[in-house]
Amino acid sequence: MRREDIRNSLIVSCQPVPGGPMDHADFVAGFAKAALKAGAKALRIESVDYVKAVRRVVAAPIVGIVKRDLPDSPVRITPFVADAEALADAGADIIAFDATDRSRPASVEELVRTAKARGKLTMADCSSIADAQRALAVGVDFVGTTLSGYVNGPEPVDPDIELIVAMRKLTPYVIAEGRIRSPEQAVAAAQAGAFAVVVGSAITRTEHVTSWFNEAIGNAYQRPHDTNRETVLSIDIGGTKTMAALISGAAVLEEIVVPTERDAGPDAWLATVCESTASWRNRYTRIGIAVTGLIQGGNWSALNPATLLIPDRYPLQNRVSDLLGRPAYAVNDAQAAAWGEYKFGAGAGGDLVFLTISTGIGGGIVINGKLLKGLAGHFGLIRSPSQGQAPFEDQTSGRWIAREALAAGHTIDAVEVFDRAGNGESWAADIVSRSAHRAAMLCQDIQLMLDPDVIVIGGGIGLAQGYLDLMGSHLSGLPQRLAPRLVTAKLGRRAGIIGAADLAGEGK
Ligand SMILES: CC(=O)N[C@H](C=O)[C@@H](O)[C@H](O)[C@H](O)COP(=O)(O)O
Repeated sequence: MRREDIRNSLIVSCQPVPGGPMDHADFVAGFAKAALKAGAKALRIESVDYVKAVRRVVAAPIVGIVKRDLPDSPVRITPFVADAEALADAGADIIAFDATDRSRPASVEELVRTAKARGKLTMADCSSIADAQRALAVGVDFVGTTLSGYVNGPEPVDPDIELIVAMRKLTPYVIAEGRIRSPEQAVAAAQAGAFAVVVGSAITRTEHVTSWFNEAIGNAYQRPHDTNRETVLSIDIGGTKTMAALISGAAVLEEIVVPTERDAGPDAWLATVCESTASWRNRYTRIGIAVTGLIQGGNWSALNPATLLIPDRYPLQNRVSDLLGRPAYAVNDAQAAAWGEYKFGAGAGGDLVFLTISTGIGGGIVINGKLLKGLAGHFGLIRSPSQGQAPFEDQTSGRWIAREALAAGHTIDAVEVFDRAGNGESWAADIVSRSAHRAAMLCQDIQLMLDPDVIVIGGGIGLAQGYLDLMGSHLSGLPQRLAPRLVTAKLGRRAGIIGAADLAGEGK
């Protein structure tokens, strides 16, 4: 086959849950045939036996892998040269393998050489942009986002669209893979520039898909009033992008994202939202708005003008209500996310504090079923006497991480500092560790102040691989009863709009 054969196509990964009732060659072949019949152009198949079984019944391109759990290496996908050879002989057209920078039995270069010697194409399953760079340098044909979010730390919820964009700058041959669960997410991957899109669990892991539905229904039955919820237009205005969605309960019915034109100001931002949601006009009865900055009495003021410059006490709630003709409710974005997590995400029904560690730092507090408003939860602005006069945010956030990297002589962003730390560069690991240490100390202080049942950690830094574990290790000396219980956020980037919609719906 040629690379062009799979351009702009859907690839279905037919990998049943190992050991589950669907883990049988007949089912794998059945999934494969059904996927092709419905328009998929290629398949991703695990194990030599299953590649043989599928090859017998289809002519379409097969991406072949072998998964192994090795005692002495974290590499699971096609670790050995012999695996690559066997997959090629079984009829795979593309040999995929783990291309992460971890201790491994065979080098990426050896695997590429082996596949090419048998006339096969190759796909590097990467966890980061650095993996892709190295793999391309040794001649792989495709790079995939397959392992993003799986090399350490908690598993994220959403697909890594940013990695697709970053890889696309290196090569057109980027395959989007991992956690793509809806047609909308597949579209986002295609629009980010993916050459082809792989979907696995959402199509072929019956147990997973069933449990998603079951959990959702279980939640709905536990909160019967949610089923009668009205549809709310929810808007999240952030420093770089504005998201608008139609929401019912926790279900996002429609969603659009537009860039926030930083210098245009709030009237222009709202005009854009109005325009881009015009076709939804008759579908909602209320409006929720989550914004970066301070909301007091429906008025919006900047707390950090570096994020967005907002005129002091801009009458956000009234302006939106006048523009769209429905009652509106405005709330700080991290407070909205705290409420979203409390109602539909990582909350377990008790008191909850949400801490988002990202470019900046914010948070929200829910005590006795009530969201605290105004300044409550703006943890990034706290100044600790032990750490000089700078606010906590300026000594911990993504912006701080990038500044520290610059001071160490590296002009890179926080994401790359994490990559470098993961690759064993000690100066980078030290910066990440110092940030995680401060975040851990903040959580300890929060625990002593509010004693929440959980502290939910979100944001690009908070959810970055290994960060939560590092926070945990900085707290490991504490007696159990004093230690904060840290959990990862569940709603991802939608926590704010879901929370704001719920608050608006309740008319709070
Ligand atoms: C991390 C890892 O081992 N990924 C594996 C790679 O082949 C498979 O378990 C995934 O199902 C596949 O990547 C497709 O992803 P998703 O099932 O999320 O659509």
